[in-house]
Amino acid sequence: MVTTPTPLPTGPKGLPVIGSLLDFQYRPLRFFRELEQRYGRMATVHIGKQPLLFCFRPEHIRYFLTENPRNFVKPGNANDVGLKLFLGDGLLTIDGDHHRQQRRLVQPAFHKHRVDSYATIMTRYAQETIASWQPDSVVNMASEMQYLTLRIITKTLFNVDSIEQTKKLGHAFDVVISGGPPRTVIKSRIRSPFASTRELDEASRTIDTFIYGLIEQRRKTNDDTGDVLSMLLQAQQNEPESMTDKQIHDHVLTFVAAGHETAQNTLSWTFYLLSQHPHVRAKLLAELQTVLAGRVPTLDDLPKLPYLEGVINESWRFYPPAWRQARMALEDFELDGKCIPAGTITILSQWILHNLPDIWGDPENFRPERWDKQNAPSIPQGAYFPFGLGPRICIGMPFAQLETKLLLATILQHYIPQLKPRARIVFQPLVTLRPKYGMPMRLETNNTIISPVSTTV
Ligand code: HEM
Repeated sequence: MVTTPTPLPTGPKGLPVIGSLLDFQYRPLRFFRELEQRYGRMATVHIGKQPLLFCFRPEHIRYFLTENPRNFVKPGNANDVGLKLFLGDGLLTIDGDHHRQQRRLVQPAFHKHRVDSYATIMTRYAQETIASWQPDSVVNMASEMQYLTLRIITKTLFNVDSIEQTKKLGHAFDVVISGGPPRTVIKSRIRSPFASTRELDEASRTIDTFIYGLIEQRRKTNDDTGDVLSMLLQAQQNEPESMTDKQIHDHVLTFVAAGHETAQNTLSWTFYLLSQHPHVRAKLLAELQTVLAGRVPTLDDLPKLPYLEGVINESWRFYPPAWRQARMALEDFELDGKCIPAGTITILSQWILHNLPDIWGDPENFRPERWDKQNAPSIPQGAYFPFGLGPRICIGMPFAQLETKLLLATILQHYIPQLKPRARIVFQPLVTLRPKYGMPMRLETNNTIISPVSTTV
């Protein structure tokens, strides 16, 4: 069917030459919400000459991610933050047949039964973190959670546990991820999407050295530990052309980056939200007390902790770590009666969809009860997508769900982190939604549940 493309939906005019570049780049959270409030279902924004289509309804999310995913690819070099320049050809940034083939290959490493086997590592490392803390001291919860989640991901997926290396890596990721302002969807003449300082080069080198060292070491020992790295090396032996060292490097980098950055933000924001909502906190602590009574949580305990699950789901709704996704159309498509031309880049935003009043009623309230069994089914598909949806749904979702529950339950039984008075909590919407100045929190001892911290399992 040949349909003549219709004009894109209306939107703000923006400034001459640059259009809405400044709003998009420097105050995107407020800008996105203003767009939805002013233009309703859809809006078009211009960044320079590049039009960007914003789609704000759950049925739009379903259209792009679950019903027609093959017509949409990641925008590549024109990506909203140029992620490909950092991650190369990892699963997050490749498309089409290449993506399908690579996803099939690594999927077994993320099957539920395999992920479940990581539970004891997760709680053991959480206990070690707790043991390193002093009651009533102030810690930067964002850094603490970064270190903890990075240790967990490198141990579970690559069987590496070096405290020294993890610290260096954590710093390197910080530099690379927050080292500069997010670039725009316009094709930038700047090669890197991130700050191009000497510090950035050093950080990239640290990460590369770690990853290539990991590959080299495993090859030498020839151990098949059944982890992701073994799986990738095995695939290389079977299909050397499709699994080069560079391809393995990009997968490892993607898993480490995507696997800890999002989880650390989830934990930081959840601790923050709990510190701001004493009623929710009290209800959660009561559930932990009833079910665990100071014990280290296990897999079997998790189904008995529905309020914990509600708190985490609500935290992902309230402050989604992945707050926007972008897609580029391969062919013309029709949406809301409009024919939209191939090449159009669309922005889908969790930050908006998770906050629509007609869907959520009171989106501004942090209310884990909305995830109770009787309430949750009324949420339409597409309204909530912290992990994306469809064939490109986050491969690490079961991992992240398990890790978040176990770490929160373990930590909260010992400490109730309270926001430091006058702390500056400011959003930094980069690849993920980060707290710009960290998350300074005082470690209040949880006196309701007392059990000794054990660092052995
Ligand atoms: C709270 C934690 C997490 C959140 C909120 C999150 C969010 C997301 C989202 C929204 C996507 C889809 C992106 C898109 O389609 O444009 C995604 C994809 C992905 N995530 Fe996660 N993620 C989390 C944890 C993890 C973990 C723990 C890992 C690895 C261990 C991981 C690895 C990946 C990978 C490799 C993809 C690309 C999948 C594909 O395109 O086939 N993520 N994630």
